[in-house]
Amino acid sequence: MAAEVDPLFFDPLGVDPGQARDVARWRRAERVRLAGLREGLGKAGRAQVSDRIAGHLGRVLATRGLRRGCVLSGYWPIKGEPDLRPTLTDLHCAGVTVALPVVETRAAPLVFRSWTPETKLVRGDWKIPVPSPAADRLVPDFVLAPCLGWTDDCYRLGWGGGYFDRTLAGLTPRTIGIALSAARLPTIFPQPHDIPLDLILTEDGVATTRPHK
Ligand SMILES: Nc1nc2c(c(=O)[nH]1)N(C=O)[C@@H](CNc1ccc(C(=O)N[C@@H](CCC(=O)O)C(=O)O)cc1)CN2
Ligand SMILES: Nc1ncnc2c1ncn2[C@@H]1O[C@H](COP(=O)(O)OP(=O)(O)OP(=O)(O)O)[C@@H](O)[C@H]1O
Repeated sequence: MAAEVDPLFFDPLGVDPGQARDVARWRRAERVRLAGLREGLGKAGRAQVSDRIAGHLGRVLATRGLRRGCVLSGYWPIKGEPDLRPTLTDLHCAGVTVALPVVETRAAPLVFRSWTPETKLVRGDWKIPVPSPAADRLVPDFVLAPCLGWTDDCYRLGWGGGYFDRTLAGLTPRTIGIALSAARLPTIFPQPHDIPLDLILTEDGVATTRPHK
């Protein structure tokens, strides 16, 4: 829609359009900087970060009520995001129903589809590997959201599609942001559409949380 035609478009909803435009521009620059920061770690550095996050994740999920039969959405890593695929396999083997997010309609909420280690993935929007439309559609109880940047009040800076915000406007799973410790930002200049996550997990452990809903 309008946001797709012009990435700087922002429905004011009482927000000063000039200010919203400045925020969008600032976020674009921060995305480039933060992606560069992650790139700079190199393959080995990123693998170490992934392992450390994976090391914390099981305990964090268990503490927050994840059990057999729950539906958890992970993500298929792109562009240097922490790779938690081994954890997704472990969770599947432990009886958790694992899903992956899919952009089935641009500028709409994400759809979640079932994933197992046997699932053949197809190339989705932005070339992200996703389960095919034949895979079961699920409603997640837990969502892992990869973050380019994060704040102490649990806001997330993502790739700029607004997909998680649109999705979380209609669903209320427990949400765990997955991020590099060094990607902490003083603020993302929250806009009316931004929805904070429940918790941010980095290679150093739980960085910050919001009170339970
Ligand atoms: N691994 C992974 N999977 C994921 C996400 C993610 O962040 N990581 N997503 C998390 O949401 C969703 C996909 N997110 C997307 C975010 C942006 C664009 C995109 O087209 N970006 C445009 C710029 C958009 C803009 O600035 O308005 C581009 O870069 O050309 C596509 C998909 C679902 N799957
Ligand atoms: N609930 C919503 N309804 C309509 N538009 C939305 C909604 N949430 C976000 N958007 C639009 O999406 C665009 C990008 O939002 P934002 O900068 O927060 O992306 P992001 O959270 O970094 O991206 P992503 O979640 O895809 O990684 C904004 O222009 C915003 O207007």
